[in-house]
Parts: sequence; C-alpha cells; structure tokens
Amino acid sequence: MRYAQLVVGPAGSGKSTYCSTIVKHASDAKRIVEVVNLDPAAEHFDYEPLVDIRELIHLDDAMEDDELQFGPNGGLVFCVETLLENCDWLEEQLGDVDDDYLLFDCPGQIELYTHLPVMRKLVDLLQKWNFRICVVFMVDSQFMIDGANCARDFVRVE
Ligand SMILES: Nc1nc2c(ncn2[C@@H]2O[C@H](COP(=O)(O)OP(=O)(O)OP(=O)(O)O)[C@@H](O)[C@H]2O)c(=O)[nH]1
Repeated sequence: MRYAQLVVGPAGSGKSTYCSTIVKHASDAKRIVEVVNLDPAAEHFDYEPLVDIRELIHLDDAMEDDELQFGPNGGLVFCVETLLENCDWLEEQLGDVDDDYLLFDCPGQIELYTHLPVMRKLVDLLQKWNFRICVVFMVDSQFMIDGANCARDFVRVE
C-alpha cells in the first residue's frame, strides 16, 4: 500500500507552501515525504519534486503552439488531459515503493474539479496503482468567514 494527499484549493491558497512545510516537518521526524507537482504553470516552489508534470508538458507548450493556441485556462486543461493520456509516464515516474507517502500539488483551476472528469480519473488511476488517498483542501481563512460559500466549495470537491 502507498499513501497520498491530493492538495487542492484555489490559486494562491498555499498549496505549494503546505507541501514544502510537510516535507520539512516529515524530514525533522526522520520520515520521507515526496511531492509530485501537477501544476504545468508552476514557476517556483521550495521543494524538489519527485515527479514534475512540466517535464512532460509545460503550459507554454500549449499556449505557444501555432495550432493549439490555447489561453491559460484551456492550456492548463490540455496539459492535465495530456498527463492522463500519458499515464504510463506518470506510473513509471512514481515508481513502486511500498509505504511511499506522496503529496500531489495540484493546479488551482476550478474547472478541473467542477466541469471535467480529469481529477476523478487521476484518483481512479492512483487507486489502481495501490495508493490510499485523502484530499487536503486549502482555503484562505478570509473565505471561511462566509460559511455558506465555504460549505459549497467543500461539497464540490467531495
Ligand atoms: N500569510 C500567509 N501567507 C501564506 C500562507 N501560505 C502561503 N502563503 C503565501 O501565499 C502565496 C501563495 O502561496 P503558494 O503556496 O504558492 O500557493 P499555491 O496555492 O500553491 O498557489 P498556485 O500554485 O498559484 O495555485 C505565497 O507568497 C506564500 O508565501 C500562510 O499560511 N499565511
């Protein structure tokens, strides 16, 4: 069995910061936790990713391609769909180490969770590859003030 957290939430809510903090915390406790970057538009983070979607496809590849000509949102969807089409690549990159504990630093675009089945497909794949998964939903504390909106967001993720 392997274990994973899908770290999701709006852009800028602290997903990457959370991942690097958990890696450091685990290291202090002499445990190894690795991070998988699933954000093809990521520019900077504090951790060294075990797997990085940008090695397969970068958002710029989709936006600067003469045929595709995607904008940032369509391009991001295209990149995540490309990842799923290349699930053999992802499986190979993840390896097969029993008791592994991975954090998946996910993109923030809400369309990936509300309109498209891509994240659901990713969860199905990870379960097939023997991962037990939980979701960590990052949200700025300012948004917690409005309870109704916050509850709605949690329901969407579920
Ligand atoms: N004050 C405060 N700032 C934070 C906290 N967590 C993250 N930040 C800051 O918020 C900014 C965004 O944090 P990230 O970790 O990049 O957020 P993200 O969700 O990964 O962002 P995207 O990848 O753009 O979706 C950075 O400048 C962080 O330093 C927090 O708990 N408190």
